[in-house]
Amino acid sequence: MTAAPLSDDLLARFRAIVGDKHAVSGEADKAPYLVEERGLYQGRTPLVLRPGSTDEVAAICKLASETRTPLVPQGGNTGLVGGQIPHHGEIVISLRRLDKIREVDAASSTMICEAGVILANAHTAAEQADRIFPLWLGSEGSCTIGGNLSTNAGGIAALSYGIARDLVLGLEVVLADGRILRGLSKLKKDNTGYDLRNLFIGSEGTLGIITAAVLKLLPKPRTVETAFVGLASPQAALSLLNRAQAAAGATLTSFELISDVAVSFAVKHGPSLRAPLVGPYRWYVLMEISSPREDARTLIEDILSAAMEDGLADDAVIAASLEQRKMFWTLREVISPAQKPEGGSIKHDVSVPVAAVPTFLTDADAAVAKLIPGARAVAFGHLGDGNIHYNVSQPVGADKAAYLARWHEMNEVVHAIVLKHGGSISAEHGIGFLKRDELAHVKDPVALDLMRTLKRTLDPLDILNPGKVV
Ligand SMILES: O=C(O)CC[C@@H](O)C(=O)O
Ligand SMILES: [Zn+2]
Repeated sequence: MTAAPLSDDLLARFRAIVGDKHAVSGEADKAPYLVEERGLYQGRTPLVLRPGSTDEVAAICKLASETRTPLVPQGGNTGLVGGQIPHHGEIVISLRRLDKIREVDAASSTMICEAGVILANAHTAAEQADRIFPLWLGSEGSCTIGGNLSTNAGGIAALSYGIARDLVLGLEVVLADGRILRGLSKLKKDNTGYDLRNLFIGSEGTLGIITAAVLKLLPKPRTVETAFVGLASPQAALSLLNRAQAAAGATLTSFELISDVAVSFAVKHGPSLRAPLVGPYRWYVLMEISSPREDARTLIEDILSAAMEDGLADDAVIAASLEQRKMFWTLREVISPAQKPEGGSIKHDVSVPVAAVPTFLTDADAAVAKLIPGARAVAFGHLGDGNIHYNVSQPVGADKAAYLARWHEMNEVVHAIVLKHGGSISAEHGIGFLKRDELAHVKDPVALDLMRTLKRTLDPLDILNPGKVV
């Protein structure tokens, strides 16, 4: 599908809504909005609009509806499935100028953020009120609240605090026709009909454009302890997870599984990092306990010493300082970018029931070795959520383009194993453009039909992020 070129007159009407200063049309100025993190897609657009208010977003949508002009909403442009890219020459509507934190209400433990607030800035504002906003992602320095909610982001603490949709109370949304749904409610309990909020969260900008949200805040934990553990197998990690949850309950806030290959990529390409354990071990776990009491240290020590005594863990180190804790997390965060210098990487952001992770990994390793001998599985992710990033780097010295040409073939093999285990082909990054066609094959047909009905109802002219998700 290629969008028809937009007339100069129409472009001028769009520009007038935001003012010339915030309508970007120069090639160099547009460029950062048109490429995404992994360099998988190159978009094109005649115009990037940078509205400064919800009313301006509404005016853009109204004009887009009247003239059937497709729009692609964009936040921090950190999405991993091409959902934020104008693949067919659509106008980009960047929400980044909606960057106000409208309110922090410590007594209600809520915060109202506009869509363009950078996630890290939301963290800072919450901290200043002695609270936390517990959504933590590698891209938090540049991703935005609007993007986090429209993609229903997950991250490293979803195990205890939930995913993005669990951290929202109310939403302000601009609909395709320009109407504004004013739903900035702070209520936990409001049983007055359908759950409209959760329709927009995770819809990747295809049903409406989120312009602001009431976010939930939580009390700041009194003690936080972080450990890096070396172990022999995902099965051992799973047993450790179950024990840690039994001992620490909801204070076990992160439980990340990392393969040796992922650690070695991070150490090799990350910013002067050292492996936390002498090892090497085949697998590692990065776990964190965040407690409202003084007991995080005792809890983590007890869990780890019992695990070592029982042969579940081979070695473990508890961060001795804030600096060391940061180093552990930096190592975890750089795994994603560290795959780039290793050549082509075929990604699988998948989830299976937590107990099925070990068999999933064994089956996937065998299938990948058979399909492309020498391909390197870089498995890591959020074991506590059953969410593994089963990314496969090209064999050393292979031709990158030839390797990436096999993307769909490998996806098919790995996703078949995911489905066999009752899993999902997109655990936390969404569907976007990358997985749209595949979704049509794997999603329950009735669910898909309902999704299409919703899309037709809320966006009958297909102007909001067309060609994404469904
Ligand atoms: O690079 C990836 O595929 C994973 C990105 C992100 O979800 C993470 O958990 O680090
Ligand atoms: Zn992840």
